[in-house]
Amino acid sequence: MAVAAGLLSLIALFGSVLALIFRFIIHPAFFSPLSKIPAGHWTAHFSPLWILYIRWSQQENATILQLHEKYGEILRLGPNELSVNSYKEGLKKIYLGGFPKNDFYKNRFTNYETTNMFSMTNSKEHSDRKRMLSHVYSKSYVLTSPTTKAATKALLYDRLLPILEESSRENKPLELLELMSGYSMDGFMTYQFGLSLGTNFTQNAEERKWYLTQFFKRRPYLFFITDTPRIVEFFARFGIRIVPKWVDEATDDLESWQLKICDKAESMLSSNEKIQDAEYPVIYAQERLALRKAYPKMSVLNTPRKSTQTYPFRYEIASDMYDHNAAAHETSGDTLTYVHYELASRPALQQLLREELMALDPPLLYPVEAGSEIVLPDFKAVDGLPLLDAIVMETLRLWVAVPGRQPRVTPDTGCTIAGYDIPPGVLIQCYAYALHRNPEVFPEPEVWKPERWIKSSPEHLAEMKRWFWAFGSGGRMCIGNNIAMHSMKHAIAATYTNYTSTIHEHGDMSLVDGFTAGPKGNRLNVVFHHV
Ligand code: HEM
Repeated sequence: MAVAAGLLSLIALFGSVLALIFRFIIHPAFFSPLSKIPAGHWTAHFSPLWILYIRWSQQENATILQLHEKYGEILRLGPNELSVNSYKEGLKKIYLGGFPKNDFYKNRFTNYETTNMFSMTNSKEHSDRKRMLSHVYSKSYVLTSPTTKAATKALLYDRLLPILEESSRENKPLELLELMSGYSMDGFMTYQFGLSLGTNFTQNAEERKWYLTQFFKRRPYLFFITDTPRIVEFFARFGIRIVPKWVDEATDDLESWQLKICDKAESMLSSNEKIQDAEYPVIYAQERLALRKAYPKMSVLNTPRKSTQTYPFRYEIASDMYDHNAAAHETSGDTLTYVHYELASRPALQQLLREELMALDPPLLYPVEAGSEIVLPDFKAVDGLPLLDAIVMETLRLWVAVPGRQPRVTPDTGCTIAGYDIPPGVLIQCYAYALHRNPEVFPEPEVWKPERWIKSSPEHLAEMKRWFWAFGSGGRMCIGNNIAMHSMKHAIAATYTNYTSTIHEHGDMSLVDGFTAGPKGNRLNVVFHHV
């Protein structure tokens, strides 16, 4: 009897092992509808380890590009994960088709334990929030807002240009990655919170360094936070920290810093005193008003931090505000750094750009004669300058600030991509890094050629614009692209109207292989010379 029971247990155990092998190896490798799709690595048919390794070792974007070049427009990256490198099969179907985001965003971009517009995965929750904010981010609003006008004048004439002038006078190189990140933070935060509550990182080097150090020192641990949160939690139960305590402390410091600014904006708006245009916290005020209108009972929406919710929606708004200015300084700071890197070695192109800029009415000349008023050219005229636009577009193409994957999930109905039937719930994504390097759309893709945005035929230009993905596309496209373009174009315009630039020295300028990316070497030293 005992022998028979033992035998039965053995058979049951054997059966379970076989079932597990079938479920986790044989089925995904041979019977899953994804099994016919070319795999990035042979183990990808049944294991996610290869793609996790590639991601952890920061080779993902470059590897995906090479594999698409070898295998075509669709790749299997893991048992339940795909990459697509195509406008028609990828950007159009996945992003314009509105496939929802996955937990990648929640794990990485949730602040104050409270979801925000960027990290929301629920489509209805997201579109409600987006509707509240899109008006103040529209191009017409940004370019006609009195706050933008006052802030742009102060940013250029009181902050950035005096620093360039000093560099020119003393022949002193400026480290631009940090300075441009600071300027980009100010460019956005002075719109978000007004001139005095927004940052002044351009001039205040100490606060800038503190913020950027806290922000970027967490980078080596982002992989674990984003891609292996369950493993992090599992080890934490046994007191083993994969992500060191100082990473959480840095996040807490940044959150407290941001919350203080939100609290000040809240006091300003609730005091009911008249606020000058330059001081108006445009984005904060808009979200505050819209949430109060949408939820008149002023209930807490999604924050678990109810006990310190001292005024309505304190953490819901702070979570968005934090996310938006973090999105601004890193992406625009990296892009401006690469613009200077490319221009500084091309004096003839600087000259052409200056000729274009001098035709503005009035040009952004500096210094301004004592006693005379600063008049800015029409923002739309700056926005419409063809060479300036081409320089920014080409920099965003080659040195794309968000080169990494933008993961989505296939819908409940499933879908057909590149001729393959894909079931629901599959992780699927495109990479701007790979899309921007398609030689059929962007000939000589590794060469920085702004003229491609000016001299291409109308049909070719339309095709390039379809494949250009620096700001993403569809319902989750970047909401800040207009303010980012305004701020970047004005920095370049004011600089090259008055100065020429030459490179003093730099570190490795190749792109970090990550979701967001700047230069690996982390420094670009440039000298400016007054024209
Ligand atoms: C050069 C500057 C910028 C670049 C290259 C950039 C790029 C992007 C990209 C590629 C996405 C899509 C990400 C994804 O779906 O995974 C995105 C989304 C987003 N960006 Fe930007 N961004 C820039 C500036 C800004 C600024 C200034 C803001 C400030 C508001 C901002 C706020 C956002 C937000 C909130 C989203 C999420 C939109 C949503 O989910 O509906 N970005 N950005």
